[in-house]
Amino acid sequence: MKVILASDHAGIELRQELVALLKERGTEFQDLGPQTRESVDYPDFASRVAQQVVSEPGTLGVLVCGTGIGMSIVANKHRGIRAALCTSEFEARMTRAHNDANVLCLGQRVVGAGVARGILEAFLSTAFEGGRHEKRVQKIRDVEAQQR
Ligand SMILES: O=C(CO)[C@H](O)[C@H](O)[C@H](O)COP(=O)(O)O
Repeated sequence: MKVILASDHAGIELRQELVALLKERGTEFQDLGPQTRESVDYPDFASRVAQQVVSEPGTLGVLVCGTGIGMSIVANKHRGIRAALCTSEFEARMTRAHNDANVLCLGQRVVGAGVARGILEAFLSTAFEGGRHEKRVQKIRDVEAQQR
């Protein structure tokens, strides 16, 4: 499993915390920045992660901004991305198990580091259940296919 991460300026500290967790668990990752606290625009970083996740099937994305909302809005504009904004481990488990989410969005101004670590751990350690959920995820793809 490989994880692609990025944040905006409002998510740097939490992103660094999540990078530490990935190192501890020996998970391969690529950190797309930013490296400085200069104000940046979340759509740029959300799109970089989304494009990479789409181009490398099986990879998972992690995006952090102040609320996680802007990142999730942008990521979900990309075909093939199912981005989930999570504030709890339960949501993270469910969105992997039922939605086959491939991008996790978090808000540094919303969740603390300990909660965020638990959310990421749940996201990475839960597999898509398939079964009845497969046809529902296929319907998401069908909706995407109807868009220009
Ligand atoms: O979701 C967001 C925007 O919809 C994020 O929280 C951004 O990080 C936030 O807007 C950044 O705000 P700032 O006042 O420019 O730090």
